Amino acid sequence: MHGAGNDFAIVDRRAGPVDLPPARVARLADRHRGIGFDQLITIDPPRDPGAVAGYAIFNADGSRAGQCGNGARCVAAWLLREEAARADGFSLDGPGGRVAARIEGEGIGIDMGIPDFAPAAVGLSRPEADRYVFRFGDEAVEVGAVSMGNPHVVIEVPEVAVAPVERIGRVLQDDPAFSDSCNVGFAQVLDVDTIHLRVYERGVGETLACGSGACAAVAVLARRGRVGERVAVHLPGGVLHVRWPGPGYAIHLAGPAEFVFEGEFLT
Ligand SMILES: N[C@@H](CCC[C@H](N)C(=O)O)C(=O)O
Repeated sequence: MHGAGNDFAIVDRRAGPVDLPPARVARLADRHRGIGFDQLITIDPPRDPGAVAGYAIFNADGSRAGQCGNGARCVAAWLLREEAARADGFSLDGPGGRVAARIEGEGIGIDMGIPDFAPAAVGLSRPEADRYVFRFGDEAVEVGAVSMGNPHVVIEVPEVAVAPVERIGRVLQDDPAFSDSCNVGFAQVLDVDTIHLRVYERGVGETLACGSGACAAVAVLARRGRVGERVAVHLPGGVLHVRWPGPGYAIHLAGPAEFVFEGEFLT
């Protein structure tokens, strides 16, 4: 499946366990010798009796993640297709707790929880600030940091098409100030309702779209008064829609969730 090009192998484990050690996930993620995906998402029996199903997130390198907005939307579409869930609203049991989902227009919308700007939530060993400066040699990079259930930093850039996404993404991910690395977003504000975004994901590299990254970018920019409550986030693979009334409120993510093929993996 994919959500705006952020692609997934969805493994349904409700009928029985499927062992997914990191080396196996990384082998399956290989785009030449495996299936190829940004994330493998499992659908699991829920721990929460109020939820239709649980899900777990594995990055392409086999590491685990605490949230994946597009993956959760694809799991919701899967459950809706088999009529296991109600189109007007149901809950999923994600790694960080309950996630509300529903059909919205042509796609799927989910509530992504309250953005948490506390450095401890991001795994960042710095005193809390709106902007953190990282210096690499002569270069200084200013970032905002927020947890969407997974760690994100957001850099506002004048022109995202020419932003040094891989170079800066890698150095920030490896910076010892982050206890568990981070996802790195590069955002260009077009107007209060529209941004362009590229995300260098932890455990993956640059993705065509990142749902939690879209929410993180809107949260960081909205807190600075750079964007409004409803923002269209244009990513290389498509458009995601984010709505955030402001601090203390949950942030909402909507967009496409598409089926591509079904099959059986043999390794
Ligand atoms: N593509 C995702 C985020 C996946 C997890 C991330 N790479 C991490 O390690 O935190 C999304 O749509 O949110």
